[in-house]
Amino acid sequence: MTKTPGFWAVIPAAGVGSRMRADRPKQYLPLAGRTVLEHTLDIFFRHPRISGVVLVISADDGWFGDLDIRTDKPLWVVDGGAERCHSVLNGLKALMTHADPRDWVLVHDAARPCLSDGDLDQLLDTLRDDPVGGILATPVRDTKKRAGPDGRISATVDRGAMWRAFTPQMFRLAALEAALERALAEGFLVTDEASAMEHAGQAPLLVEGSARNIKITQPEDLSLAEFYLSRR
Ligand SMILES: Nc1ccn([C@@H]2O[C@H](COP(=O)(O)OP(=O)(O)OP(=O)(O)O)[C@@H](O)[C@H]2O)c(=O)n1
Ligand SMILES: C[C@](O)(CO)[C@H](O)COP(=O)(O)O
Repeated sequence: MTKTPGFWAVIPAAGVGSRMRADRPKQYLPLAGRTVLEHTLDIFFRHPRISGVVLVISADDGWFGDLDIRTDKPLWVVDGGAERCHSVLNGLKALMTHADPRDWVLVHDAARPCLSDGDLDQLLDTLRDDPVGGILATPVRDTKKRAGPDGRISATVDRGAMWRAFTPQMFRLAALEAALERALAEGFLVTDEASAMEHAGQAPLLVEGSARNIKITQPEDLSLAEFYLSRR
């Protein structure tokens, strides 16, 4: 009998949030009565198709212990690394000791608390039989300009096939771990998991999701996230 694959979440939450210019890492900032991280974790703790969670936090994180984290799912907490890609690889390596290599892993930024259940289901349903995996994304809707060294427009970029990559990014666990390990070994500090799979010669699928799945990066993003969560 074919084993039903698990769907595991890896949540990179080991950043310092420098662009946020806050008094703490942005994943620990207050949002809609909780913290950013608690909202993001709850998405996966509550979702019936998610098997468990690997949370990646800074080795000198001084904030996680104060959170009210409750789940009946497996939750493993591991140390992050210098860059997001290193943190993700640490999470994947930890998951490899618990899950089947053929299981699916969904890597989702702690800084994206507005992911909807509908988008998560759309990703799971679209990719569950896909030979490669893929990512939530949304088409670019603004005209894109390339900046010259003088700060003036040097070109207008055709936006016809341009998409904004979001997370979760969903791939088979062993395949992603190997691709990310290889990309880093070859000096590619990839900014997302799809880049590592592309570097390995794969073509991940783009799964259209809501533009509300924002990454909290700059101060104004927090009030936008508050608005989106209030209208879930
Ligand atoms: N070494 C790192 C860097 C980032 N992240 C995580 O990756 C996600 C997306 O990264 P980003 O938005 O760049 O977060 P920061 O690196 O914290 O932000 P900044 O670049 O402004 O410092 C965040 O949830 C962040 O916590 C991580 O786990 N480990
Ligand atoms: C993974 C990601 O959120 C996809 O858009 C993005 O690449 C993260 O970039 P960051 O510079 O680490 O925020």
